[in-house]
Amino acid sequence: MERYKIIKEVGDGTFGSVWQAINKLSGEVVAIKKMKKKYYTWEECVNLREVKSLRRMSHPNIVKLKEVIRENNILYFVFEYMEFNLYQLMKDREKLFSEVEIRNWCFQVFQGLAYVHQCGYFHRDLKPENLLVTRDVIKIADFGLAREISSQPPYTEYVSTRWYRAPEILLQSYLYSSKVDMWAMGAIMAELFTLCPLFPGANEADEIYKICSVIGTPTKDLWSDGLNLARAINYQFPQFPGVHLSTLIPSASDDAINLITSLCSWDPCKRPMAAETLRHPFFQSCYYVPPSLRPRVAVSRTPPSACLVGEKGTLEWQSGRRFSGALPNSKLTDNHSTVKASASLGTGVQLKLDLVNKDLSNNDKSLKSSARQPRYRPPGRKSPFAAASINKDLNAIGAADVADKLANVTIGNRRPYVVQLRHSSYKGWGSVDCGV
Ligand SMILES: Nc1ncnc2c1ncn2[C@@H]1O[C@H](COP(=O)(O)OP(=O)(O)OP(=O)(O)O)[C@@H](O)[C@H]1O
Repeated sequence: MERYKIIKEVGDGTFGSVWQAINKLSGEVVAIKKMKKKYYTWEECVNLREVKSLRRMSHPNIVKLKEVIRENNILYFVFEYMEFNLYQLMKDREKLFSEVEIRNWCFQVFQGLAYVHQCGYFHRDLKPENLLVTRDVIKIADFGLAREISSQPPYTEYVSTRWYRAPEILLQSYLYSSKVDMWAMGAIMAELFTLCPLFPGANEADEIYKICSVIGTPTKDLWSDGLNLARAINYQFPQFPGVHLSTLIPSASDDAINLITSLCSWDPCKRPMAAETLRHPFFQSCYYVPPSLRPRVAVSRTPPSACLVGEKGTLEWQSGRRFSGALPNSKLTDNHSTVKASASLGTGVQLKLDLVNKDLSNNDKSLKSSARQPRYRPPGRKSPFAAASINKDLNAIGAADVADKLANVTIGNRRPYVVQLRHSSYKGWGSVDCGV
């Protein structure tokens, strides 16, 4: 760690505190996440979700994990540095974002998300704090709860921050899918337009109540699985007709409303996949380049390699393991649909930032949001697990804290080790570098 000069703390999450730092040699500014839990062996570290998922992924809209350092049993993740998170940009803001800004951000996030899902993962904790922004670029961060789509349900851990938590998780489904990320994105998109959370539940029961009051009580036709889930836990939905989202999000265009409405569908099957959203009319002004028309670039067939570097030099990590050449899960099965993961899934999108039309200071649809309710953070916003203690009314199963799972440690050496993650570089918009 002596290679870095710590500047200031920039974040404090459930699992770690995040610090801005400078690499003394290169002068590069980085973000260092210092994990709260101690790690006594490398095995525990390399099995962490954040490491396992991020070392496989390289995309311009996913925050890059540069290296992993273990020193004195403390684990540090070194990330590329991003200036803000979306929550910081929204809070205390008086003027609404323009639709152009929102479109550009969302288009990028959906590209990153399509890539994540295509690589066989889902994030499970998308929220404004985990979307990091530097100028016009937005990246998905915090893969601490990411799961492999191929991993076998039941998923018993308690996931995602309440306001962005999909109804199937709230109703304790063990079989949720990557569509939970799509629900979260619907809620985040709406919040970007209004600067207010769409479903600010004070607890889990209130969360479902708020969802019903906005999108209406689910019927058998809308979501029969949901009615079964509710029955199984003896829960009765409050009765609401729902409102048209344009009344709650008056500054959004019809296309934006249409997209948010489909993302916030009760039934996960009815939510679009990330790759599909990129072809939604809302993103019409963003270029889509079909895979067949994209310039062909040599694509690495080996996974991003990683080394453990300690006092004794370099040690191959997972050495000799050739990448199969297939996506981690060439056939991805979620509980509702079977998704064939191929490069043509639709992540082949070229971003065109709408800079031509962009006028950050002039938002023709902007409303001075005087009617805006003061934003508030629910208890435990930081912690996706904290809410478990207050969901008695939903008779929830409680959290299997990830940290607890990692607590099975053995005392190891105290030498500093570094895992350097050499990502194979992203090969242009739309190409997938998961080994395809
Ligand atoms: N690469 C980065 N650049 C700048 N700031 C960052 C970076 N990564 C994280 N942060 C800041 O630190 C905060 C916490 O980071 P992160 O979400 O990774 O921690 P966590 O312990 O997993 O949090 P959570 O409670 O959401 O699970 C983020 O919301 C963000 O503001």
